[in-house]
Amino acid sequence: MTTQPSPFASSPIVLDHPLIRHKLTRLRKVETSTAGVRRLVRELSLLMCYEATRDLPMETVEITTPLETMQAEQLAGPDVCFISILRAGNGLLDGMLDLVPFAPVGHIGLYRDPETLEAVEYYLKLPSQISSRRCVVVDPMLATGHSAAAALTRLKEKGAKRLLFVCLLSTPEGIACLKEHHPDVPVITCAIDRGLDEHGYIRPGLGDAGDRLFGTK
Ligand SMILES: O=P(O)(O)OC[C@H]1O[C@H](OP(=O)(O)OP(=O)(O)O)[C@H](O)[C@@H]1O
Ligand SMILES: O=c1cc[nH]c(=O)[nH]1
Ligand SMILES: [Mg+2]
Repeated sequence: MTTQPSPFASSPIVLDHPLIRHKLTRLRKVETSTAGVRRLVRELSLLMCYEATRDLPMETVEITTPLETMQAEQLAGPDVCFISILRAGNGLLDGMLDLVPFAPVGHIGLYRDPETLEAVEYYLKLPSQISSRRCVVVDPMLATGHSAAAALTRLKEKGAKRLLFVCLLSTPEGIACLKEHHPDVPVITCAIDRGLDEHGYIRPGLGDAGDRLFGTK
């Protein structure tokens, strides 16, 4: 089994590929329908998964092509799992599972108290052996950072050691929060927006990710 040196830096990795920037622009638009939001978030999650799995360990196996036998590479076992922060995190899961269909999935249910903006946990179900897996934590939004920080704290309490946080939109405040509380956890994001408004919404943002994905409100 071979492991590449980790490409993840201590500051957030901003995915600025033209396809990501284009799809993010369409996602942000207020007129994009629920169906459109779902499709765009799924497409973006495929592109984000490509980056989030960049350093997964590989192994060499012998295979036979139609012409000869060769030594070829494959992923070295179920090293990775995904953790979705409910609800909106589930919007990112489908694309990730298309690319890594064998990965176990954990869920942590968190909502933001609208007054305090603190994260309130209401559900937790994790795969076995999270202490030996790379845990890719997914949530479209890193706003104050309270939800992501609470999720990462809980996962560490449960034994997770190798964590990565993947989001669509982030803010300087959210990134600072994760840097303070979880400096060991790399962050992958598609954009760092201007900041937060008085209700804790990301500006310019894309609105409430859960409501836009699930057609609520
Ligand atoms: O960084 P924070 O300030 O904590 O905000 C980000 C959180 O807010 C949203 O969830 P929300 O609380 O709206 O729950 P939902 O997914 O059920 O809509 C989002 O999906 C994050 O989990
Ligand atoms: O802008 C924001 C902030 C937190 N959660 C969202 O869904 N959107
Ligand atoms: Mg919400």
